[in-house]
Amino acid sequence: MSGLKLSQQTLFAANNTPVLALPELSFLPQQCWAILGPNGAGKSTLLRHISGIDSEQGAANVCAEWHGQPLPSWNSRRWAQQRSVLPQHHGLMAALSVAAIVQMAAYPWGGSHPRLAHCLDDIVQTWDITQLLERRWPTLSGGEQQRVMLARSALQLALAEPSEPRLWLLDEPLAALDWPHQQTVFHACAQMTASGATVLASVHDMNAPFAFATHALVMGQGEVLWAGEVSADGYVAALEAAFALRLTRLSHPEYAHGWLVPLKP
Ligand SMILES: Nc1ncnc2c1ncn2[C@@H]1O[C@H](COP(=O)(O)OP(=O)(O)OP(=O)(O)O)[C@@H](O)[C@H]1O
Repeated sequence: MSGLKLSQQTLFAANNTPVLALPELSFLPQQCWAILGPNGAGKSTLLRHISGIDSEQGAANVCAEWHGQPLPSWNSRRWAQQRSVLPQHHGLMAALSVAAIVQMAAYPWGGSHPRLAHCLDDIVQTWDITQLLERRWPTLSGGEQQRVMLARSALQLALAEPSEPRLWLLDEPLAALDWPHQQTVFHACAQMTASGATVLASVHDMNAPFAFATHALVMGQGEVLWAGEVSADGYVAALEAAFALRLTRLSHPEYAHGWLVPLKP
C-alpha cells in the first residue's frame, strides 16, 4: 500500500487524555489534504503523532504505515529524508541567522547535500526571504518567521529524492501570513503534490482548501466527521456540522467553487 495509512485508533495527548478517535484513513501520493476543525479538535495532535514528535515524548505511538512499512521513529534519518514538518509553534529562542535556520533542512543528510546550493537559491526566492538571510531569528516579525520555517521545511523535501515517497506535514502554514504569501503556500503545496508527494496541512480558512487541496479531513470535537474530495458536496455539510454554523456559497468572479460565507447563528 503506498502513501500513508492510519489504522482505526484513539490518539492521546502527552498527559494520556484521549484526544482524537480516528477511523482508518489513507493519504495517497499526489493527494493534498486540508485538515479542518474547531480549536482543540485534534488537528495538531494528528500531525504530531504522524510526524513522530509525540512518540519521542513518550505518548502513544500512532498505528500507521508509510508505503507499506510501519511508520519510522521520529529520529530515523531515513524518515527525515522523506518527510518534513512545519510545527504550529516554532519554539526557537536562539539568535541564529535566517540562513543558518533554513540550511538546517540538510541535517538529515549530515548537513550537506550536492543540491543544497541550487535548491537553496530557489527556496529563498520562492519564500521571499532574500533580504532576511543575514537577520537574527528573534528580530523577525511573526509572518517573516513563518516564511523562514516554511522555507526550511520546503527545502528539506526539495533535497529528498524525487523518485522516493515524500510527506509534507504542515500545521497551520497560513498562520501569520499576508494574502500574497498565503498564495505562495498554495502554490508550494500544489507543486509538491504534483511532484508525487503526499501533503497534509491544517488550516482554519474554510475557503483555502479550494485553492490548494485535493481532499479535506473535517474534524468535530475529538472525531473525524468527514474525509473526501474538496469538490464533493459533503465538504460543506461537514463544515456546518463541525462548527455548528450555517454556510452559504456565494458566486465568485474568478473561482468556480464560489466562496463560503457563514450566515448569522
Ligand atoms: N499535553 C497536553 N495535556 C493536556 N491536554 C492536551 C495536551 N496537548 C493537547 N491537549 C489537548 O488536546 C486537544 C487537542 O489539541 P490540538 O492541539 O491537537 O488541537 P487543534 O485542533 O490543533 O487546535 P487549534 O485549532 O486550537 O490549534 C485540546 O483540547 C488540547 O487542550
